[in-house]
Amino acid sequence: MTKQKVVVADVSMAVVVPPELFMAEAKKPPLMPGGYITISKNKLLQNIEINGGARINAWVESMRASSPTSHRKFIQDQTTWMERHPSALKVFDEITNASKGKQIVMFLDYDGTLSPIVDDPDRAYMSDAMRATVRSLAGCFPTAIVSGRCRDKVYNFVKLAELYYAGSHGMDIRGPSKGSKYKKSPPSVLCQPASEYLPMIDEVYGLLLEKTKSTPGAKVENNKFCLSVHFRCVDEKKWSDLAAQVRSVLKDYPKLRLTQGRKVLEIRPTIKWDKGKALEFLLESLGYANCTDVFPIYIGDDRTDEDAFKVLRERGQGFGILVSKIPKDTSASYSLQEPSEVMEFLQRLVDWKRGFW
Ligand SMILES: O=P(O)(O)OC[C@H]1O[C@H](O[C@H]2O[C@H](CO)[C@@H](O)[C@H](O)[C@H]2O)[C@H](O)[C@@H](O)[C@@H]1O
Repeated sequence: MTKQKVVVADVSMAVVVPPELFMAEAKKPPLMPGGYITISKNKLLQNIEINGGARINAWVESMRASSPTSHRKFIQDQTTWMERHPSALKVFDEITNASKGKQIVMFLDYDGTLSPIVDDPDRAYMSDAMRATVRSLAGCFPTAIVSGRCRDKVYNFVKLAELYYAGSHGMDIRGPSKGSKYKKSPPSVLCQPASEYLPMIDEVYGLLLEKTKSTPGAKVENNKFCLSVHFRCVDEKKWSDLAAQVRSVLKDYPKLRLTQGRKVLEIRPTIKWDKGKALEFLLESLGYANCTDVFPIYIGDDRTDEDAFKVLRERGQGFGILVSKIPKDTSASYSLQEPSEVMEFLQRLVDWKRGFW
C-alpha cells in the first residue's frame, strides 16, 4: 500500500499516515517538495474524528509510526507561525488601542491557560498569584471562566465568586454568586442546554469506569454534561486498547460524540453547543448581544477553544489568544506561551485599565 509522508506541524514529529485517513477531507493538503504534506496535528485528528469506524486505531497507528522531524524545519515553522500569531505581550499596545472606547469582556479557559498541565487532573491547581491577578481582572472587566470541566470542579480550583462560570464545555453556565459590578442579582443558573442528557452521561460514566479499569493509568472524569477519558498516564502501547474500550461503550450511544483534547478523549452530547455558543450566550446575558462597542478577549490552549476563537473572527469583534509553545492550526489572532505569560498579560491589562501602563 502506498504511504504518504506527513509532517505534523505542531508536535515536531513526522509521521507516515495511510492516505485513507484523509479520505474525508474535502480539500487535501498540497504536496510539499520531497513528497511531504505539512498538516497540523489538529487537522489530522479532526480528520480522523470525521472518518468512520477505525478512526481511533488509525490515529494510534499514525502516532506510533512517528519519528522526529528536522530541528531546522521545526524552527522555520515556529518562526512563520509566530509572525502570523504574534505574542500578545509584544503587541500589547496594539491590542489596547484596538479596544479603546469599547467594553472589554474577558473569557478564560482553565487547564493549560490558568493552571499548568499536570499528570493528575485532580491536582491542576492555579497559583495564588494567578488567582489574585484574575480577581483584579474581574474588578476591571466582566470575566468568565469557560472550561471542559464540570462547573463545580472548576469553581473549586478558581474560588472566585465574582466571576461567570461556563463548565462542561459551556453546557453549564452560571452567573457570579457574589455581587460584581456587572451582576448584582443573586446567583442563578443561566443556561444548561444539555440537561436531558444527564441520565445518559451518568450511565456511560459507569460503563466507562468498568470498561477501562483494566487499562493502567486510564482515568475517567465525570464533568456532569460530558466525560473525559484521560490517557496521559497510560503506556502508549495501551492506547489502542483504551480507544477500543471507549468505542465499544459509545457504539450504543449515537447521541454522544467523541472529540479529543490534550491527552484526553472527550465525550459529549451531539447538541450544537460549544464554547463559542457559550461566549455568545454570555455576551448576550451581559447586554452586549448587538453592540458594536464590545471587545471580547478569549484566552485558551485547547481544540475546544477554537470554537470560541472562530466566533470572535466571525463577529469581527475582539480576538482570541492561543496558549501554546508550538505552532498549531488556530483561529486565534495572538499567542502566549504558557500560563505564566497569561498571568503577565492579564496583569498588564489590569495596570493599563488602572492607568499605570
Ligand atoms: O477546557 P479546559 O478547562 O482546558 O478543560 C479541558 C480538559 O482539562 C483537563 O484535562 C487537561 O488537564 C489535566 C490537568 O493538567 C491533564 O492531566 C489532562 O491531560 C488534560 O487533558 C480536565 O481534566 C478535563 O476533564 C478537561 O476536559
